[in-house]
Amino acid sequence: MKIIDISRPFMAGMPTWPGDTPFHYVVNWPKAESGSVNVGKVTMSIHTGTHVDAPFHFDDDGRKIAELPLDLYIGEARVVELAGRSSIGPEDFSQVDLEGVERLLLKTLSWRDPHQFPSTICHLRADLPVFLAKKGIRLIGVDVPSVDPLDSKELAAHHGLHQHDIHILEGLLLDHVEPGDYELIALPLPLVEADGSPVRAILRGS
Ligand SMILES: N[C@@H](CC(=O)c1ccccc1NC=O)C(=O)O
Ligand SMILES: [Zn+2]
Ligand SMILES: [Zn+2]
Repeated sequence: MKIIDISRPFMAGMPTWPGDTPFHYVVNWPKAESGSVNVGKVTMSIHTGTHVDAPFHFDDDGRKIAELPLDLYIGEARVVELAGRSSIGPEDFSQVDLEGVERLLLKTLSWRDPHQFPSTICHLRADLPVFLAKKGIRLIGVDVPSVDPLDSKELAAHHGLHQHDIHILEGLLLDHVEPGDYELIALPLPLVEADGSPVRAILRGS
């Protein structure tokens, strides 16, 4: 079985939301000092690189990341390419088969330079969540930092997806992935109080 890594590398200088905590790793207690080991420390925003959102991210009463069922993040997933669009709604799926799909990963190719935070991205329109829910989708993954426009404060797509019990995986790297069916593994860390978690997202296929 081939493993395809669809995670963005965590490293100094990686793109983050404007004004948000930059990613920082430091060997906080070097071997020379501790006498036996290098001990690292990481500082970062939860919404950096490839990560999942918990409902608590946009709803004070929403569930935290460690409360979400793990089976959302492991299992069959379909990668669909919908590139060259500024937004995606139900009409964009007229030629797309979503039969039996629970995990849908959208390859929008709208985050062109991986070294910079994008200025605009392809977002999900407000009428998409109900359409996806009727198809049986439980997890949506995107290759951009958000399912909403970057300047959105209402977060219509985040709230709409949540209302329809569709969970959100953001910041995937799908440029090198052929559309089709795979097994997805993208497990969040058990961060008990958190609004989301970074994930190592992979696809397994033949
Ligand atoms: N909803 C976005 C995050 C987001 O909107 C955000 C993340 C960090 C700092 C500010 C943000 N939004 C500001 O308006 C996400 O889920 O990744
Ligand atoms: Zn997020
Ligand atoms: Zn989000």
